[in-house]
Amino acid sequence: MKSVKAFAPATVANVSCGFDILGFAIDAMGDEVEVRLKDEPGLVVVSIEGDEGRLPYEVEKNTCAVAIQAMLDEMDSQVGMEIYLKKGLPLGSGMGSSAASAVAALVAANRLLGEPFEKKNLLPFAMAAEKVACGAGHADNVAPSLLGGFVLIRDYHPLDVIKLHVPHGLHCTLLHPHFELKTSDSRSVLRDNVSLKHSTIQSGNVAGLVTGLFQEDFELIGRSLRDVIAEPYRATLIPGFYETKEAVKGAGALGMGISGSGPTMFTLSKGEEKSQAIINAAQQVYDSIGLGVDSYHSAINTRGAYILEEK
Ligand SMILES: Nc1ncnc2c1ncn2[C@@H]1O[C@H](COP(=O)(O)OP(=O)(O)OP(=O)(O)O)[C@@H](O)[C@H]1O
Ligand SMILES: N[C@@H](CCO)C(=O)O
Repeated sequence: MKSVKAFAPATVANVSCGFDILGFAIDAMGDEVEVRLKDEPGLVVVSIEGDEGRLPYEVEKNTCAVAIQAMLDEMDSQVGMEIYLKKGLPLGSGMGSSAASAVAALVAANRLLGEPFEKKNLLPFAMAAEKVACGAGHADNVAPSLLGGFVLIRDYHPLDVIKLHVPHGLHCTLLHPHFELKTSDSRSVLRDNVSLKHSTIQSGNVAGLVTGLFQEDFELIGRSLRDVIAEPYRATLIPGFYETKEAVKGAGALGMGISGSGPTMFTLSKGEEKSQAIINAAQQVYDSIGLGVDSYHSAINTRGAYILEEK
C-alpha cells in the first residue's frame, strides 16, 4: 500500500457544561487527508484545498504534519510521507477544524504503516497538534472526531477517555455567525478560578447530561445544557447569543450552547423535525442584527474518523 485517504468529522466540544471534558462528533462535515509514502525521510505538506490559502504548509505548524510527526517520533521511525489536505470545515468556527485535520491525517498514516496503534492510542498525537494550533492540548475535539459519538475525558493525567451512550434520535443543529474567533482568544477571556458555588452548579449539570444520555431522557439533557464557567465570558464575544438562545428554545431546541470556543452555537433536539424551525428562529435574530449566519443540521456521528480509500 502506498497511499491512504481518511475522513475525520467536525465536533462540538464542551457541550455547555463540560469545559475541556465533553465533546461529540457530527455527520454533516469534516476534513479529508490523503497520506502517501515517499522514498526519502521527512514529512511534506504537498497541497491544501478549501482554506483560501490561509493554512501553513510548514510541518511544525500544520496540524496534519504535527500529529503524524508525533506518531513517528513515538515509533522512532524515519518514514517519509506526503500530505494532501482537503478542508471541509470553516477555520476558527468552533467546529474543531484543526482537530479534524490532525485526526484524519493520523488515521490515514496509521493505516499506511500497517496500524501499529489502536485507534484510541492515536489520541496523544492529535492532542500534540491541538497544542500547536490552539495553544492548549485539549482532547474534547480530537477524541470525538477520532472515536465518534459523545466522549468524556474523565482525566488528562493520565488520559482516561470514555465513550458515552448516544440516545436514538438525538439531533444537532449548528448556527455559525459569519465571523471568526480564535480558540486562543476565546480561551484568554476565561478566569483561572471558579467559585465553589459555580463548581457545584457545573458538576450537577455534567452529571445530569451524562445521565440524560444514558437514560435517553431528552428533558434532562436539555436542563443540563447549562454552563456557568465559560459561557458568561464567551457569550460577550458572540453578538446575538442570548437572543438566539431564547429564540431557538422557543422553536423546540432542548437547549443551546457555544460549540467549542465559538462563535458557532449548537442546539440539541429530539429528532430532526425541529431543525428547520430552529434555523429559521436563529436566522431572524441574525437578520435583525445584520450578520450572516450559516446553518447545518446533523445526526450525531457515532463512527468517528474512517478510511475513505487505500491504494
Ligand atoms: N490543518 C491545520 N493546520 C494548522 N492550523 C489549522 C489547521 N486547521 C485549522 N487550523 C487553525 O487552527 C486554529 C484553531 O482553530 P480551529 O479552527 O481548530 O478552531 P475551531 O474550528 O474554532 O474549533 P474549536 O473551537 O472547536 O477548537 C485556527 O487558527 C485555524 O486556522
Ligand atoms: N474546550 C476547548 C474547545 C475549543 O477548542 C475550549 O473551550 O477552549
